[in-house]
Amino acid sequence: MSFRVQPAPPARPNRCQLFGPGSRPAIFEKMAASAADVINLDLEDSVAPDDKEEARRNVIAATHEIDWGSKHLSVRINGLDTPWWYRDVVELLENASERLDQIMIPKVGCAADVYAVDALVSAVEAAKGRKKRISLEVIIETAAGITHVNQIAAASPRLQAMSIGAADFAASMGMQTTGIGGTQEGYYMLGPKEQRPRQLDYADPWHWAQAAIVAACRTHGLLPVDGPFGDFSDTEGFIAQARRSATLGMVGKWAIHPSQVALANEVFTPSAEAVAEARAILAAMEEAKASGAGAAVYKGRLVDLASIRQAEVIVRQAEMIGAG
Ligand SMILES: CC(=O)SCCNC(=O)CCNC(=O)[C@H](O)C(C)(C)COP(=O)(O)OP(=O)(O)OC[C@H]1O[C@@H](n2cnc3c(N)ncnc32)[C@H](O)[C@@H]1OP(=O)(O)O
Ligand SMILES: O=CC(=O)O
Ligand SMILES: [Mg+2]
Repeated sequence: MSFRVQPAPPARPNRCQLFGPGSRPAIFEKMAASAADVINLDLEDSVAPDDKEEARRNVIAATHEIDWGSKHLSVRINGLDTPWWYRDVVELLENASERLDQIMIPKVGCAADVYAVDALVSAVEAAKGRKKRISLEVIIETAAGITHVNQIAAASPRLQAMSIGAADFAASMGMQTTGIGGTQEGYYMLGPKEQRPRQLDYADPWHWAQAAIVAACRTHGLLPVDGPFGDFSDTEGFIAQARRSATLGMVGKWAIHPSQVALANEVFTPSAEAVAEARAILAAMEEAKASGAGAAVYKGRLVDLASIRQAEVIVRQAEMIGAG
């Protein structure tokens, strides 16, 4: 353990980030009425090049006209390798209402990408006298992004969250797949050569990058988030992917279709049983401490001071969401 205390991430629910193209304003009210904690209005890859400017105008209007309730309202700007991103930032911050909370930067490849957006955001905020300090979130979805993930996580005090973007990540890494997240048919282990029939087990090709993102986020006090799962007809596949992410330490997952919102909320809300178990472990440790012991037996297994920290993760999550 370092003498440096690990910073806490922002204390707000981030179980589901619902995306919608900025060029499709007809769904904005539906997004606002959804149960997602975070809304991502998109100016990037779900918007065709010819629609970029109109999408920007739609999104700005939506910050004024739609009641987003208590949702965290984020807009995904275009990547820094495009001609659109600077006007996305400038026009948003000059014209969007104070309801705008956050800007999402896609395809971040190095800390300087975040610095550049931070500098522009800071200048426009000051020039326009905006009261709310806009926060940033980034997508790790390139080989460069995952290589520099730790520096990116430390790049700006405005940063609150980091997502993995499975589609662009796969493309950038040269992965042989067109699937967006989830099980990939080519990524499997076989049982030993002698085994008949040989057992086939699918492995998770996103796992290593997710683990790197979780570690970078936890080091720097950000929220690690699992990105899109493209096959929205595969409910079981979505849940399995989300459960793996939650088990790894991620706090939420994107929804690219409204049917995925309830699934993400369910997986990333600690169950009543998990909260009860965590509280029971805390109680068992209180008893152990009162009798001078640092370790105890709970339901036939070891619990010690580290178990308190583990149980507190679940209780804190539940309390923040109002589920415990
Ligand atoms: C790789 C990446 O970058 S992912 C992030 C960027 N991608 C996106 O933002 C895409 C977001 N999703 C979408 O655009 C759409 O959901 C699509 C294109 C996938 C499917 O759209 P549709 O064909 O309209 O879906 P479908 O017919 O199943 O919609 C059912 C209902 O949900 C509504 N709906 C569709 N998408 C959304 C959404 N994102 N948010 C809220 N409501 C939505 C529809 O308007 C429809 O409403 P209705 O029942 O009142 O008519
Ligand atoms: O932007 C998201 C992705 O998967 O790519
Ligand atoms: Mg992408």
